[in-house]
Amino acid sequence: MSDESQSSLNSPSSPNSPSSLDSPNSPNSPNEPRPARTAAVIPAAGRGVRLGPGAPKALRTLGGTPMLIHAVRAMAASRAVSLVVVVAPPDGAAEVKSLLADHSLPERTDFLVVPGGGTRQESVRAGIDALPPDVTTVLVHDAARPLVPVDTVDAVVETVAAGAPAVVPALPLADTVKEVEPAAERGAPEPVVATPVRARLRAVQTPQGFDRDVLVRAHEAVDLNGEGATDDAGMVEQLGLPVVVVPGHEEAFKVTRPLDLVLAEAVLARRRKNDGF
Ligand SMILES: Nc1ccn([C@@H]2O[C@H](COP(=O)(O)OP(=O)(O)OP(=O)(O)O)[C@@H](O)[C@H]2O)c(=O)n1
Ligand SMILES: C[C@](O)(CO)[C@H](O)COP(=O)(O)O
Repeated sequence: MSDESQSSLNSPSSPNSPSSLDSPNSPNSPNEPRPARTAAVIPAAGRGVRLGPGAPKALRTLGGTPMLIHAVRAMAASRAVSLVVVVAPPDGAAEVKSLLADHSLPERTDFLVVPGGGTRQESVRAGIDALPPDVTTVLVHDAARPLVPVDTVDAVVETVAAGAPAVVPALPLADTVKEVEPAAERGAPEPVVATPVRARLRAVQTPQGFDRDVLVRAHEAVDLNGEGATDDAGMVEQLGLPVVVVPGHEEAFKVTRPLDLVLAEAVLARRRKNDGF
């Protein structure tokens, strides 16, 4: 990632300015323990094919505000998060940068925008590559989960701070799950292979929290193996390192299909009513 492809948004005179990204290192010498700094990487470079035709999903609105802005605010709402790295559609970094500039965001938080890649994994990797050296804890949060409550974010951060190398928020499942032999043809009957014990299953959300070095190693290993993973914690599991689950939240659901957008609008309207907007 070239310096030119990174855009920092806050003023260069800010104490936490990502202008420090251009400087070679953190103020600490290599032998000193690094102060913990938590950053959130938000992959937002997806098209949103399952949501149907329209703008890239992260730029579609929810209650009149782009989904991405909701997700950014959700991360910045945590006092622990001092930097948010937004991974924009490959040709949309300028648009995302001006979007962030046009919306009110906490002043104590730094923001960076970098262009993403062709897969979620590549986009997350672009965000990780943009992190300054003093970041020790990384949250990876889907732009497509705009309504995650701050308590969930804080629970993840606290569990990483307590020593867990990788933490995921998750919920028990309402449906029974079947493992099948996937049919080659869409809609064809699929033989059931197994029924996993539902009580042992969890539906995983974001933000997923990581010790920075562990996350970097996981992404490097996946590149080497050439194997895919649908989430970042899965890559840490491939390294043989422990991943723990903390309680997720039903409002942290992923906006994937059109009906999810209806639910998200309803949740937001309820929040605004409760807040007196
Ligand atoms: N090349 C990609 C693909 C996905 N994402 C991001 O990863 C998150 C989770 O992905 P998903 O919900 O699957 O989003 P899309 O890929 O946009 O959806 P679809 O698969 O329906 O196209 C989203 O915030 C999305 O923007 C990304 O940054 N870069
Ligand atoms: C990371 C994730 O949100 C955890 O549930 C999910 O795996 C993303 O999947 P997607 O198909 O990229 O939306």
